Amino acid sequence: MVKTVLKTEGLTKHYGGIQALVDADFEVKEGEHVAIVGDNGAGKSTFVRQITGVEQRTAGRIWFDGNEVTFAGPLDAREAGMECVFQNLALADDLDVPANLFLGREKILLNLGPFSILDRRGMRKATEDGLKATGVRIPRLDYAIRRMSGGQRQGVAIARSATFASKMIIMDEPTAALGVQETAQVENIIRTLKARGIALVLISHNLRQVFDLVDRIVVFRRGHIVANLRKDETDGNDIVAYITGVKTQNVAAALM
Ligand SMILES: Nc1ncnc2c1ncn2[C@@H]1O[C@H](COP(=O)(O)OP(=O)(O)OP(=O)(O)O)[C@@H](O)[C@H]1O
Repeated sequence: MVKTVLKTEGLTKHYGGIQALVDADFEVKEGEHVAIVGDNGAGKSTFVRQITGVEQRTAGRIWFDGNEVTFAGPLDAREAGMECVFQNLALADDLDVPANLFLGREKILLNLGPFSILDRRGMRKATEDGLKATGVRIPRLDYAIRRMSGGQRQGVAIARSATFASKMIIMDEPTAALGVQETAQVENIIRTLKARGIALVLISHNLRQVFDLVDRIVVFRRGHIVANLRKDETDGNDIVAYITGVKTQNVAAALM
């Protein structure tokens, strides 16, 4: 039986009187690629912030890799094997590519209390390997991030996640700001993750991309999960109907 890597039950988040996320039951199997789609304000990013520990939930339970979890923050989630690429990339502009890849988990050559010597060679080699494994092409590793294009920056952020994720990656709109070629590069990285058996939760407004890349599509509307469908049992019209709420269907039936 395929193991479940992420599961939520009754996940709920209120901001004051706003019910941004209501009673979300969600599951990702090992190696499975799942898309979350929905209109602006549907609750997609709120959902991601609760499972990665960026915020603390109002109610509900979360299991990751077999354990019930409450991550105190994204670092906690990272340590458990869950990486996240957020809409606003958390890269350090003044640092080069290896320093960004290892931000917060630098390889130490010699630890002298408050002073330590970084293993720059080791980090550079691991960076080269990480980029190669994910198919990300960055012309100069020693360039500061600020000198790179949007696509290259996104490549670094995704390569970082792909290098360290052992179980699952969450990508929130990874190609929203990218051109055609850069989007294709990110999509190729996603395919390498599939081949490596790493589970993915992809938030995207791009239905072409969703149908190209994932196994299953979960639709959020007004804070609720309104559909959960295998890609091969649905189509674009169906998904748009769920997103907009023009068509209603028994969600329980859709979950079968
Ligand atoms: N920190 C917050 N304080 C108050 N309301 C919030 C907060 N964050 C989100 N919301 C509200 O919660 C709802 C869900 O927002 P969320 O950002 O999760 O939607 P989304 O599906 O990710 O949308 P988008 O596609 O635009 O990113 C919206 O009504 C939003 O205004």
